[in-house]
Amino acid sequence: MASSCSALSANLRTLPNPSFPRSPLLRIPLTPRFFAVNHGFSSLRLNSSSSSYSCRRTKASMAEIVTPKSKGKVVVFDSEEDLSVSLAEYAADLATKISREKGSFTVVFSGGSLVKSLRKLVEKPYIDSVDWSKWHVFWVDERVVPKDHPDSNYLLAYNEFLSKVPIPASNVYAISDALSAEGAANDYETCLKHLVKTKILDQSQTNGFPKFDLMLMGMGPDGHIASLFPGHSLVEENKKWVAFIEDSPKPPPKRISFTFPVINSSANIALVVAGGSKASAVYSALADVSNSEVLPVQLVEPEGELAWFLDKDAASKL
Ligand SMILES: O=C1O[C@H](COP(=O)(O)O)[C@@H](O)[C@H](O)[C@H]1O
Repeated sequence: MASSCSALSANLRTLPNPSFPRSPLLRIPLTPRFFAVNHGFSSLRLNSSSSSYSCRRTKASMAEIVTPKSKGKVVVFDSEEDLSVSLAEYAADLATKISREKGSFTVVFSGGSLVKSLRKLVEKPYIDSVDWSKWHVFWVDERVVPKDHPDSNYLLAYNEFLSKVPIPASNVYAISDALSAEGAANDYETCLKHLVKTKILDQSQTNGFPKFDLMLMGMGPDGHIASLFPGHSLVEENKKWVAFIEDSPKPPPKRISFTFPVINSSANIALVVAGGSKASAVYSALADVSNSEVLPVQLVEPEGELAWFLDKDAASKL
């Protein structure tokens, strides 16, 4: 198909073997709302006098928090470095399992800090063990700028990820930078429809929206995900697969975004959030409090599984 979302080049380069520094004991206060469960720890101690628990890591320091079911599995890491180690393992395992089952793996990237948190996935052992030929890569949102512009989500993913792994260029479905916002959104939707027809993309049996195997997403400090911002009408869009926005509160103003029905049809979503500036939005999303404004991140409820990867600063208000 002559869609502009078709193939963009990815060159094949590998990185040197990384070394993972050990991180110290993790301590997180316990609140009545949340409690920790043992999840791969070499030890877990409950300390009743200080109302806190501590745990030592096996691979990375982490604590799992139990929340109401729809909010997914929440794991808190001692550092963003530990988070990135675990995120790589999660994505590689899922990709391997799904590639074996279906012969392909459809994965969606956001822009922003998420992309840097994927850095361990393009290092050993995954650079060698993952079958990259099975990957089909998409974007949950894009800014209406040329592909070589510093604001381009494609450029970020290319520099940090795609240029380092042997994903076939024909499996990289970038959003067009040659069209208006509206034109690029329509073009990407046409591209996704074609890929559903040709069975590269699954379709939700429930609602007919495309069903991606994995969406890897960040969240902004205001609780936005993709280019779906608090209070913006795009959050309500329930017919289109891909929509456009020309008044984004975060620059640049013109963007293209998957809509919530597409996001929530996913088989798996990983929400990856690090840093204290995002602690309030994380609290709104995961604590059982009712606030007047529902943040976009609170509307993430996939058909499949939701996994939160938080560092301890992002989880500091829980
Ligand atoms: O503008 C955007 O922001 C969000 C969050 O970015 P972060 O740097 O705060 O993690 C990102 O997920 C989205 O793709 C991007 O277009």
